[in-house]
Amino acid sequence: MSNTDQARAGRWRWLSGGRQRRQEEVILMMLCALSIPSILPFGVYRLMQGSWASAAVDLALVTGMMAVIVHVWRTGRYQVASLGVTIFYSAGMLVTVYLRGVSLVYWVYPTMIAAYFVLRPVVALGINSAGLLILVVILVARLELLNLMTIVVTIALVNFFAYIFAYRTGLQNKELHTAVELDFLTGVGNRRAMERKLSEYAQERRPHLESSLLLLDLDHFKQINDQYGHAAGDKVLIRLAELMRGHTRSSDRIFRYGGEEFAILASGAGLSAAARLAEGIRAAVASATLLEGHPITISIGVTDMDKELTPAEWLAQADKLLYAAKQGGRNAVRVAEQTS
Ligand SMILES: Nc1nc2c(ncn2[C@@H]2O[C@H](COP(=O)(O)OP(=O)(O)OP(=O)(O)O)[C@@H](O)[C@H]2O)c(=O)[nH]1
Repeated sequence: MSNTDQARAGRWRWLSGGRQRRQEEVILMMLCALSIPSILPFGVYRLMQGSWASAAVDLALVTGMMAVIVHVWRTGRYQVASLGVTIFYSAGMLVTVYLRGVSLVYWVYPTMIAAYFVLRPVVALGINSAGLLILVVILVARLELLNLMTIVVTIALVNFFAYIFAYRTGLQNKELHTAVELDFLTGVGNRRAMERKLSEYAQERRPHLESSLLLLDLDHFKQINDQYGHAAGDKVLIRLAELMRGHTRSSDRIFRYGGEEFAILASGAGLSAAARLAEGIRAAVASATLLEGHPITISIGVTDMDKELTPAEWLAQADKLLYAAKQGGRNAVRVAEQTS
């Protein structure tokens, strides 16, 4: 991390409560925080006017938003809270229009757009469409047809545009994410992707899903570069990645961990299954022609991803075993001892 990044991280540390937060969490908390000063003055004003029902709706919304901020801040769970906030907010808005009349319909627009910030576009569209239907029921007896149609069409258009925008942004984010996490040479995941996947796995709560980590390293790769040139070395790396793809299941993940070092996260594979996988890949590399006229071998360290340990400890363990395989003469697999 650069000095500027570190300074920035330090400056915003108070906002994250000392831990790394997902973008969705921060957006939800910010939306709730923004809505409090937007609604509270109206609630207080209506309280002073004696409009008890309207004041109660406004103050309930403010209290709800505060509760969501505290909940998300403390637990980091935002998915159910995002849905809850959207439904609660939409209901509050509809009750306000019902109680105070059509002039309050302006609140519908920002409320509906906010839904696209915190929910999947299709979910936001579903909730907003239901809200629009209820709004029509509330207003149908109070407005002329032309006025009602104007409200319905403008709300529908705002939703349509917001949906397209959110959908397109989602697609772009996905493409960006894929590009950022891909190794440009071999097409497998890069080190950043590996670290994210390992930390996701560490947080995964399902205890029955045992998985293993394989670290693979080409033997004497420097010689290949020196003897045949860097381009030939690159071709070996590409062919090795293809070979690994052919030997793994679609649920397994392959990463390029360093220059000539790869990692495989074998999902659902215990130590013995992972050892068989490693041995299969080692033997396949030894018998394949990754480079014409030059036999190529790899060494592999295999460890299980014990939930008692951290991703850094899994990597250290696999690296130690890989080192042992190299020390033992290369073209070999070393597997961690079974603990249970
Ligand atoms: N062609 C190519 N070579 C790379 C790439 N990244 C790293 N290397 C080379 O990989 C080689 C790694 O060499 P070493 O770390 O000495 O390891 P080694 O020769 O494989 O020896 P052992 O691992 O001990 O068997 C170096 O020559 C690097 O230049 C790459 O993207 N393409």
